[in-house]
Amino acid sequence: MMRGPFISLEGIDGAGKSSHLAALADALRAAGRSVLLTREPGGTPLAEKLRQLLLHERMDVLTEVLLVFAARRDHIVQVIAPALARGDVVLCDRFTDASFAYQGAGRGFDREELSKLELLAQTGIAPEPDSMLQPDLTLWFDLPAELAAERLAGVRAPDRFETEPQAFFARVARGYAERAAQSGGRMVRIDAAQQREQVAAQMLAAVAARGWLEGARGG
Ligand SMILES: Nc1ncnc2c1ncn2[C@@H]1O[C@H](COP(=O)(O)OP(=O)(O)OP(=O)(O)O)[C@@H](O)[C@H]1O
Ligand SMILES: Cc1cn([C@H]2C[C@H](O)[C@@H](COP(=O)(O)O)O2)c(=O)[nH]c1=O
Repeated sequence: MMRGPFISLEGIDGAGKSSHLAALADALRAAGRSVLLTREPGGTPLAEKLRQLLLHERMDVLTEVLLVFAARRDHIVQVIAPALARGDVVLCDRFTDASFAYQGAGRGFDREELSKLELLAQTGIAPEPDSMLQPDLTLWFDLPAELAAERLAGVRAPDRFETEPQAFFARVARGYAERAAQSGGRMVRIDAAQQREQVAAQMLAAVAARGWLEGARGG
């Protein structure tokens, strides 16, 4: 069986990823595909425990980096790789681009060290142990930090990341832009400042362009 497509959604907090995930899953299911919806940090019992620590406990940046990649490794081994091997579409709310944007650009953690951890955590996985697992497509919801702050104001109690100042999110947004420029077309920019309907249309167009919304039943 052919490996399923791996799609991640990225962007600063409040960019609108979660608002559009369900519609994308519905569109893929309507095309006859099995869809696994998951998120990072999280997606397994162990990684969800690490998520709670990451979102609510104070820690230094190296500890944060190590926990993010530990959660990711468990998530890949337990959930993502088996789903892809079954031929499912994996829709993941954040993946490694978030580590480069938040820990790298946001907190100033060394990008070369992040690249080493990326290689370590994302290789050695059957059926292709020698290649590094990466999303096939990343939908990058690009929104200026001030607009994201306006959208999030009063919506929910902020977690440890969401209490960071706007300057932090401006750095994170630039980190995503840099990562996108180096992604060789894997990351597709979605103008998240537009109205919901237009954001959804951009997202579906990017997925349709890969042929993943064409009927999968009986194909
Ligand atoms: N295009 C849009 N226009 C206006 N408001 C929007 C738009 N998209 C989402 N919102 C609103 O912005 C807020 C943040 O959206 P959402 O929770 O989807 O962002 P997110 O990227 O998933 O954030 P986080 O990563 O922090 O969970 C929500 O209140 C949502 O209803
Ligand atoms: C994967 C990943 C996530 N983060 C941060 C980014 C967000 O602030 C939180 C997750 O919260 P969300 O409501 O699910 O968006 O975690 C990070 O800093 N590094 C990462 O690799």
